[in-house]
Amino acid sequence: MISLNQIGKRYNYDWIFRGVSASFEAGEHYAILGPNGSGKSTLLQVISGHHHHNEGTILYQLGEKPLAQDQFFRFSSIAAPYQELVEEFTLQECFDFHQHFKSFLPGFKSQQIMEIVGLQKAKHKQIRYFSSGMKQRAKLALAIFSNVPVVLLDEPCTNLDAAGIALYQSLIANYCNKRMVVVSSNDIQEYGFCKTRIDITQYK
Ligand SMILES: Nc1ncnc2c1ncn2[C@@H]1O[C@H](COP(=O)(O)OP(=O)(O)OP(=O)(O)O)[C@@H](O)[C@H]1O
Repeated sequence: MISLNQIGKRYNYDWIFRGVSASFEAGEHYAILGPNGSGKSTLLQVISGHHHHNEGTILYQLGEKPLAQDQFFRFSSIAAPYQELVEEFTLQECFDFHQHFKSFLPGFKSQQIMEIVGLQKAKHKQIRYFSSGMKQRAKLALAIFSNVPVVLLDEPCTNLDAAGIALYQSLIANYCNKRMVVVSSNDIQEYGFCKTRIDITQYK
């Protein structure tokens, strides 16, 4: 469970959002919504621990026990446009490297995941030669197939074609049912499955 209490974030003198209070519960799906530049990505990065907030508190809880903020990354995965894959790696090497830090969902091997996301033919291709949509499929695969209770997704259908968007929706339906998912988005195709929606423009 993640609890935000009166969270605020500013860059220099500009407050991006203030007074965000929300609870994110295990197994539930949440969307952070708002127009371009409104602070959706920033809030997701504050939740993930990649950015510090300037006021308020965030509490992470694992079952009944509090979880230290600097340990949250062990229990979450993220796919985001600003996240970079190691371009020199082949897809196989990328998946192998990832598993040094996070294992895949029980029973899943790299080969099977590559097939599910339609990248099996690119197994030995260096990431630098991937198209933008192929990179996005790889990022989604790494985030969604990581064996973690929290999946964070920032604009998850960036660069995906219609088949890629359908794939994303099937990955969510098949593999994220019982996990907490937080999606930062302004596209209904990305967040349609999220019951709880947070409008970031309320916190200006
Ligand atoms: N490192 C930074 N320094 C200063 N301002 C920043 C920085 N990063 C983001 N901002 C500003 O914070 C605001 C929110 O940006 P953010 O990327 O969170 O928006 P967003 O809602 O995700 O937008 P989009 O839909 O375009 O992705 C913007 O005004 C942006 O210019």
